[in-house]
Amino acid sequence: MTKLQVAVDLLTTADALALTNKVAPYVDIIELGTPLIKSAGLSAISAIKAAHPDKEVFADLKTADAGFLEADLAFSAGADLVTVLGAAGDATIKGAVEAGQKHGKKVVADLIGVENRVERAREIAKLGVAFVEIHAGLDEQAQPGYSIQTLLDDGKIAGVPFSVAGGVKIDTIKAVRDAGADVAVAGGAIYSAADPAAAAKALKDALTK
Ligand SMILES: O=C([C@H](O)CO)[C@H](O)[C@H](O)COP(=O)(O)O
Repeated sequence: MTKLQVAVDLLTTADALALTNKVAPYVDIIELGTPLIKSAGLSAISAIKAAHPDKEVFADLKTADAGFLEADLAFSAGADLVTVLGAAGDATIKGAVEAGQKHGKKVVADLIGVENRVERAREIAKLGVAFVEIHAGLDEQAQPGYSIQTLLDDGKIAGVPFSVAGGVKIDTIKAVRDAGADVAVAGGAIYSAADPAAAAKALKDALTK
């Protein structure tokens, strides 16, 4: 079954906790977005894990270098999954994977900005990551003509475990599931909703019904 991941792209631990306390019952994975980690630091990871010990906590580090060191820091702070950039060198990805092995935790390779996502996804899948994230970031989503369909097509073709992030919404989440994604990531569709709990519940229901 496709898991639901909430991407918390807020800037303070207090705001993040206020959101996750509302939406946790409906999500499988809680992601601390890159801006949150940069703003609040590793202590935000520890705070979210302490508040939600039953959830998988995902630290969106988007590591570009020093793969072992950065992943080790986030796992030590309480993360269950961390991201490394798919555009990074293989040595960086392997370093993050080694840190995951040390802690018994998982690494996800984020394909944001990668031109040939299918080819790189297949290469990275051999490096020991749990899955790849087929991802169009906020800036790419803002470009005219952006469509999530390109992500779904690449995920289907790649034939490796994958998540999808890039403006997943209530009207697209079933297509994400039907494309075979292991995880659907929703940020703005939840944290910008007037009622985040209701939005998260609707997304979860759409995945399961
Ligand atoms: O990873 C993300 C982005 O790079 C900002 O940190 C987002 O969390 C990801 O794109 C999911 O958010 P939405 O696109 O708003 O669903």
